[in-house]
Amino acid sequence: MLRVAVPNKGTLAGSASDMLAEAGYRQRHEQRDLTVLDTTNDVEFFFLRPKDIATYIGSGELDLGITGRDLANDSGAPVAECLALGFGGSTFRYAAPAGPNPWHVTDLAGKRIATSYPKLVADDLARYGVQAEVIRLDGAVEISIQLGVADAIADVVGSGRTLRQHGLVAFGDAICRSEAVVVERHGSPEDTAKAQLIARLQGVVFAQQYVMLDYNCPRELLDEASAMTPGLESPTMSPLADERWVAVRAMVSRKQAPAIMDELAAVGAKAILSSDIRACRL
Ligand SMILES: Nc1ncnc2c1ncn2[C@@H]1O[C@H](COP(=O)(O)OP(=O)(O)OP(=O)(O)O)[C@@H](O)[C@H]1O
Ligand SMILES: O=P(O)(O)OC[C@H]1O[C@H](OP(=O)(O)OP(=O)(O)O)[C@H](O)[C@@H]1O
Ligand SMILES: [Mg+2]
Repeated sequence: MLRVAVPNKGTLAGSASDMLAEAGYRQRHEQRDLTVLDTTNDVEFFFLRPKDIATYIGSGELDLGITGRDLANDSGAPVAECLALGFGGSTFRYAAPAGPNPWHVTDLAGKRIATSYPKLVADDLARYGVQAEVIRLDGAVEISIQLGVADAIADVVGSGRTLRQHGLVAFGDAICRSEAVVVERHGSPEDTAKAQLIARLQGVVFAQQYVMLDYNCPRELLDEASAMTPGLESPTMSPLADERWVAVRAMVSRKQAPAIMDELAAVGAKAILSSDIRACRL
């Protein structure tokens, strides 16, 4: 039976479970449940702290885990990414109090840097050859400077709201660009059960990045319109009862869909519909 780790709380937990459910796997109904047995798919899910997941995968106790790339890198556990899931996007950055002179990474020499990700920070400082004291905190790192335990921080930045709220400004290159990822133990052998779960999740990730466009097109405009919607192989075309018209169907990128719909309408396509795709295999 395949054993899979899923975040039990925090930013990644809801989306990770939703994605597994969309891929056809049984998920927990009670927030407190720590395991779920999916007998139909022969998978057991373990709901663990996101920070601990790479450790379980690296030790070989569990086969696959969903965690953040930043958390996996910080753990130092021997894990490899199998798939990026497209949610939980963040950057991991240095930040310091806003002031007249912008900070540079080299200004951190001899300073105290508070963080919940000490290995990411130590590795990055070593790359710059900067010696500084890393203060490990569990969370709410942005407040540590005003409380006097640090001079600068390194933390996860999503919208940037928390930094602004605390009068902090990010500086230096991003230490890590993160999102939710599926990890396996580094060098673990190929396995059909693992490959199937990854293929199913890949199908959901892909489906979320695309929409299905349907529209009716005057026959003489088909070349022009279908060039805007080439689809993956080529668009599906079906004749309508009125032979002057053809129904066209193609997948397009979700981000580009509104602009493509505008262009189709402008060239004379009618009844242009966009619909969600739940999952796919390509
Ligand atoms: N505001 C955010 N926006 C986007 N991603 C985030 C944000 N906060 C955290 N993450 C991502 O979520 C993952 C884990 O963060 P999370 O906050 O859920 O764990 P935690 O800090 O260990 O738990 P908790 O905050 O519940 O103590 C990391 O990969 C991180 O990059
Ligand atoms: O850029 P923003 O969108 O404001 O998000 C960033 C904040 O979100 C996370 O905190 P979380 O809620 O996980 O609390 P924690 O610091 O206690 O982990 C992260 O550690 C930052 O503090
Ligand atoms: Mg957090």
